[in-house]
Amino acid sequence: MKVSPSVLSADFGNLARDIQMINDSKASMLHLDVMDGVFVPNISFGFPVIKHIQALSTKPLDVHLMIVDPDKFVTQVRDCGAALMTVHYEACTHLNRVVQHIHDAGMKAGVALNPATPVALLRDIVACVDLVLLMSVNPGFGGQKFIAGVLDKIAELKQLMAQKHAHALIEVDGGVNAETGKALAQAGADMVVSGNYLFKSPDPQHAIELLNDL
Ligand SMILES: O=C(CO)[C@@H](O)[C@H](O)COP(=O)(O)O
Repeated sequence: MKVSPSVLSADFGNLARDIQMINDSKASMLHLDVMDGVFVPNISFGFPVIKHIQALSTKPLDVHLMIVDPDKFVTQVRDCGAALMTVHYEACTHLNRVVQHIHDAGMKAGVALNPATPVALLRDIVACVDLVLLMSVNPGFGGQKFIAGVLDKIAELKQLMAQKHAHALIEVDGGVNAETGKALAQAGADMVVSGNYLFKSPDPQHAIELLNDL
């Protein structure tokens, strides 16, 4: 299982220390949640902070935009050195165009679904993206309870991907710990985002390793 630790749960007063800890861990990517206070009821951090993190990180950046109109920011996300830019299905009027712009900018493209958004809506985009991010909490905050309905959504997504000959990675985000991570691994998730469980652990690198070994 690939692991993408969520910086939202890091200690912002000791960010360099926490990024170094992730550099020295078995994490595959570094997950960065950008929030606008409109699409989600919270505001996190923006591009200057991501640039600073990019300078410190040896892991590829997995940037998750929880904002309306993400198309406006493709160039800025690219200029932050992101490897993967994920936008919400619910936030894009012209999703196919946004995905094209992300690819034209040289990044991998991901599409995210909120817990109440059905997988079937991805029918005409799933073959065009590199990753599908299934939210297992309502986005906006770390430390929320895992919504187990995502397990059925993984099965539906796998079926849809087979029909469409799609090869996107399946990433799940929200409330992921050793127990929910195990259920996600059994359901067929390829990558998990984890925040509170990892950063509040007495040994975050070991916690990353536990998820990685699932
Ligand atoms: O996108 C989000 C929350 O909106 C997540 O990336 C969280 O940051 C994950 O944190 P935990 O639920 O694992 O604490």
